[in-house]
Amino acid sequence: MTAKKRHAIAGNWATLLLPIGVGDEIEFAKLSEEIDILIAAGVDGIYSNGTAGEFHSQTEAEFDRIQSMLAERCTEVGMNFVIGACQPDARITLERLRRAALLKPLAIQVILPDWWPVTDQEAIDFLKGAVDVANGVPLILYNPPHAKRVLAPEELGRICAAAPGVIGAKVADGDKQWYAEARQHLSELSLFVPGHHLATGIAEGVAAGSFSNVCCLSPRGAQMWTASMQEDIHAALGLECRICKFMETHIVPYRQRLGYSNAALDKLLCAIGNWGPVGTRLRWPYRSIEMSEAERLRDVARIELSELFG
Ligand SMILES: N[C@@H](CC=O)C(=O)O
Repeated sequence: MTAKKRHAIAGNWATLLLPIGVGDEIEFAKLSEEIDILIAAGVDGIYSNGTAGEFHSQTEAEFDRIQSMLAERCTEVGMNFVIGACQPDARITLERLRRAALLKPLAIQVILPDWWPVTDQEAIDFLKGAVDVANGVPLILYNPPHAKRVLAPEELGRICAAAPGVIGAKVADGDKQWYAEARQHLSELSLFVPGHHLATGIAEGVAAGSFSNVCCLSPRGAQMWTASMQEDIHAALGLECRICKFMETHIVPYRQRLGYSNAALDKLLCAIGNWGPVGTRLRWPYRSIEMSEAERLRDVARIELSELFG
């Protein structure tokens, strides 16, 4: 990955998780407290509206209120922030983008239109339109494994070559072959890999950082772990092995065996970490993992991943 990056964005990014009340409402006072805690944790940046931020379950008024709160707090203290203008409908995305750009985030993340899978040309047309509306704010394409169209590195590189305002991508990584293809086709983009693979992504010379599920578990711990990758990548890879084992053993079965969503898993991680007033509840109609499960796993996490809770 020797080519010059389009943008210097990098590091350990914490997602906003929505505190949801018993009546399915967003608890804005708790959200404000959560933002303060993340700022105090000293993460590299805070972002809104990935899957874990439940962008798919917000009215436009709620979207505006969440983004304004994030922008105001981060701007006050000089914390980097990224807004997710993600929405399956391309028109709603453009409207969210237009309003998000006014808040002057470091970047805005978008997904591809998501119901009928887009062709390459449709993806390019969409991204070019999004870049125009973003009015100079750079874009990050969020292309998770559950997207309707999941792009291989070569496809992603070709599509983003046509939209220079896209400066990064948030993707699931893969095997050695995936990393080789990423080095070949994506060297200009800042790539964000899943939190629990960040040390591998850095060791492979591919990842700029992560929009991180490890940060859901422990914002401070994930920040220290990320910093440690510059000092001792071997030790960081050792911790990554244990993080992956923890995820495989204690977290992923909630999705694979019991059918919970990824957002439910991220909120479980946050409740296990117990660092803020978030809880495990998701917005209707999605099912939430019981808080008692988080309570049961708190000691397990602190024993198996003690470095993250030091
Ligand atoms: N995929 C996640 C990563 C955070 O946990 C997201 O929703 O951004």
